[in-house]
Formats: sequence, structure tokens, C-alpha cells
Amino acid sequence: MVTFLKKVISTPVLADLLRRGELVVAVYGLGYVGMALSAAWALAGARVIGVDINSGKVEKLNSGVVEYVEKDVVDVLTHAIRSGKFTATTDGVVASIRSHVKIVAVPVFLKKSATAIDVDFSALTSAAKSIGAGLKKGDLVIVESSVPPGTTEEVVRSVLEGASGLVAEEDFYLAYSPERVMVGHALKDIVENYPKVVAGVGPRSAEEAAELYRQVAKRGVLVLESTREAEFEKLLEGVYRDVNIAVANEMAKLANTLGISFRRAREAANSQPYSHVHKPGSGVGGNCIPVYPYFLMWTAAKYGVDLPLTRTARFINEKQPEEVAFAALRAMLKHGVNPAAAKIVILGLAFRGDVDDTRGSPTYDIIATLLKVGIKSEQITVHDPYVKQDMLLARWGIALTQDLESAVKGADVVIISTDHSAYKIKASVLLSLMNSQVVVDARGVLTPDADIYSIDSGRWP
Ligand SMILES: NC(=O)c1ccc[n+]([C@@H]2O[C@H](COP(=O)([O-])OP(=O)(O)OC[C@H]3O[C@@H](n4cnc5c(N)ncnc54)[C@H](O)[C@@H]3O)[C@@H](O)[C@H]2O)c1
Ligand SMILES: CC(=O)N[C@@H]1[C@@H](OP(=O)(O)OP(=O)(O)OC[C@H]2O[C@@H](n3ccc(=O)[nH]c3=O)[C@H](O)[C@@H]2O)O[C@H](CO)[C@@H](O)[C@@H]1O
Repeated sequence: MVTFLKKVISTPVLADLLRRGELVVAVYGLGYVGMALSAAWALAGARVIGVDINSGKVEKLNSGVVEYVEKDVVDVLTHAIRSGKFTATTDGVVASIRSHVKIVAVPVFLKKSATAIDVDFSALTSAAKSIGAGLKKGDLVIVESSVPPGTTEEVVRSVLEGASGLVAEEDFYLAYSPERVMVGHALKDIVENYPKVVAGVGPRSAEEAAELYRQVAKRGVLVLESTREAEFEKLLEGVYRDVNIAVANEMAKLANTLGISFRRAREAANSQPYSHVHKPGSGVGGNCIPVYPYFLMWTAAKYGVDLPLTRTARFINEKQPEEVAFAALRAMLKHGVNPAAAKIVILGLAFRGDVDDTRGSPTYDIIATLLKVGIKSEQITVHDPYVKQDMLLARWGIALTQDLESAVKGADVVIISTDHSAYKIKASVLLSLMNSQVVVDARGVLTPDADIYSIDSGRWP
């Protein structure tokens, strides 16, 4: 500790422990984010304790089975498990006792009803209670989950201080650092692609977290003024994306009506640096983009602030799957295909291309709309190269396959809902397998070398 001119300038301690290979990091929540974070800290030389309430996941990891969509995460964690640098547990208290740094990557859920939205902090508070029970002086807690502004200060801090009897910023450090990864290249995003945004509940917390992340993130660290500011930054990224996707969906509708190629107009518009027009699609899935605007609307409502653009963009994007379903029905009628007897194939269950994550997938909403207008489950087959089984499709009695050719063979209608690389093929290849020739490409992913409907080509039913 260095004191100079009455201003305490404390040298960050934890980064030194990392440099000496003595740092122990506990990661709470071994999901898409937590697994990539665990790999990033193992790569940086920390010993990592993964904590999850899912005992099956913990047992698999401890037996050396690492299931993750990114090969580099699998390789790093497999090696770390073999060398004893990574272990998993369901005991969050012991993990807190045994670690210097506790990183929280558990989900915060949205509770939406027809009349209200609320936020479910139960997983976050549960993790914070476990951490608090094992918290020691000099420890650092970093919240990385996406949360409404104010959560670290107003929810997490009080739980940690209550469970430990310690005081944040004085006895232990508390910071917020949003996870900004894109699953598919999450580890690269953490280590190489983006600067790490960090903020503390005070200057010492901020510096301990910032200095630590300077050892991990090659693109450096952006230190913001408060945890609230950093929480807001993350949601700002998300609402920017949601609004821009809504612009794309709405403008593509007009372009198609005018017979204009939205794709060419978009590429031309984006040829100048101030335009970043996004892509139209079958809808906005995942547990990020569809959720973050609601975190902001929930917060705004508490302060009497209205967010009409945020709300409208959400409405547009939530309606998009239904628009795709009705477009397919219109296309069937134009081609003399009887919807009540048609064999319908939907390509893509994952919420976006080349991942296996189906949370919030627009495909579910497309199916729900088709079922609502009387299409029978047995008429529908879903294909996805990454998703091997799905409870909701099973409950609906809808077949799920990974064999593209057998899925499309004899089909009357093919709807493309996800931009998997496997679908970057010529439309004529699909048509040659089909019975009737109705293809509705809601992702603009096919090479349109034949007469199909594509959301950004100017030909939409
Ligand atoms: N998935 C993404 O692309 C992404 C990107 C950036 C940020 N985020 C944010 O990161 C957070 C985690 O997202 P995710 O996609 O990894 O979620 P996920 O659902 O894939 O994983 C969450 C994990 O946390 C575990 N868990 C739940 N409660 C727990 C508790 N009390 N203690 C320990 N473990 C617990 C669950 O069993 C699960 O394994 C969310 O806030 C999300 O918004 C996600
Ligand atoms: C750290 C974090 O939270 N990261 C998030 C993660 O978000 P994500 O994993 O949810 O992926 P997205 O790409 O945002 O897709 C969401 C849905 O929107 C559809 N979509 C997308 C673009 C478009 O032009 N038109 C569309 O229709 C797409 O098909 C899918 O269904 O990475 C993004 C990028 O880094 C981040 O911005 C975003 O914060």
C-alpha cells in the first residue's frame, strides 16, 4: 500500500497473484458465457473453480467431458481439467472460500405477462449469497451477467455485505464488467476482439478489476465511472441492435412491396461509414437482444420515463415470425398448394446461424402461427444441423432431423428460419428434391439461382 499526499494509491494485488500463477478464480454459472470465461481465465494462468447448480453438468466436467460449441474452449478446458487447473462444483460457498476472484455469469430472467414486465434476480441473489458466505477480506467479486442499471449496487452489494459482514470497497472489491461475447467465437471475443468494459463500486474495486482484466483482454480495458454506467452500456449495445434489426425488417417489407432488392440497397447504404443497416430475418432470438430492451423499459418505468422507440422496435421484431408464417401461407396459395395437406419443412431451429442455442428462436413462433391457423403437427418437419433433440418440438409432435436431404425430399414448402452455413447453397438444389416448388427464405441465405421468395431480394409473397 502506497500513501502519497494523503491520497491512498493501492497497488492492485490480485493481478500480481495472477502473474505469479497463484490466483484462484471461481466462475458462477457454467453456461455459454461461463464456460468461455473459465477457458479465458485458465488460459491466463489462473486456477479455475467452475460453479453450477446443474450437478449433471458439474459431474460431466469433472469426468473430463467438455461440451461446448467452440473447439478452442473445449481444448483449453479439457487440458485444464487434466492438469488440475479446472475443477467444477455445485458448492458455491466452498468455491468462494477457496478463491480470490468470484465471477458471476448466471442469468437474470425476464417475467413477462400481458400487462406487466418484471425481472427475476433469483439466480443472481442465490449466487451472491453463496459467494458472500465464503467471502474474505481482499477478495474481488465481478458481476458479468447482463442486468438492469443499478443491479450491482442495489441487489448484489447488499446480499454480499449481508452474507459476509464485510463492507464493499473497504474489505472486499466489487465490480461490474459486462460480457460482450458472441457465442461461436466467445473466447476470442474475451481475449482478443473487444476491450473489456469495467467499473467498480469505488476506485479500489475498479482498479483491482481493471488491472486483472488487463492481463486477460489484449484489446485493453475501458474503465467507466460507475457500475450503473457499465450496466447501461451493455444494454445500450443490445437496444441499438434490436432497433436496427427492426429498421431492417420494416424497410425490407417496403422494398419487397416495391420489388426492390433490399440486399443491394443495404450494401450500397452501408458503403458509407455512417450507415450500419442490419439484416431482415425471421425474427430476433436468443436470451440477449430480445431481453435487454425490456430491462431498460423496466428501469425506465420505475423513473417515469417512456421509451416508445424501444417498445415499438421490440413489437416489430416480435411480430416478424408471424409475418414469415403468413408469407409462407400466401406463397402456398399462389402456387396452388393446399396448406391443409402440404408437407412443410422448416430449416433451422437455433436462434441464429452455426450455434446450437434455441432459446427464443423465431422458429418456435413460426410453428405456433402455422398451428394456430390449422396446420397439423404431422405436416411439419424441422431440420437443424446442430440441434439433436428439442422438448418443445417433441411436445408438439413435430419431427426434428439432422439429415437435410431426407427432410427436403418430397416437401411442398421449405421455410428458412436460421442462417446456418449449411443453408448457404443454391436454391435449385433444394427445389430439385421437392414435390411442389415453394421456398420462403426468411434469412436471405440461399443463392437465389431459381424462382424462390427471399426476404431481401425484392420477391416476397
Ligand atoms: N449467451 C450469450 O451469447 C451471452 C452473451 C453475453 C452475455 N450474456 C449474459 O450472460 C449471462 C449468462 O448467459 P448464458 O447464455 O451463459 O446463460 P446459460 O443459460 O447458458 O447458463 C447459465 C448457467 O448458470 C447456471 N446457474 C443458474 N443459477 C445458478 C446459480 N445460482 N449458481 C450457479 N450457477 C447457476 C445454470 O445452470 C446454467 O448452466 C446472462 O446474463 C446473459 O444475458 C449471454
Ligand atoms: C455480449 C452479448 O450479449 N452479445 C450479444 C450477441 O447477441 P446474440 O448472440 O443474441 O446474436 P445476435 O447476432 O445479436 O442475434 C440476435 C438475433 O437477431 C437476429 N439478427 C441479428 C442481426 C441482424 O442483422 N438481423 C437479425 O435478424 C439473429 O438471427 C438472432 O436471432 O452478439 C451480438 C453481436 O456481437 C451482440 O450485439 C449481442 O449483445
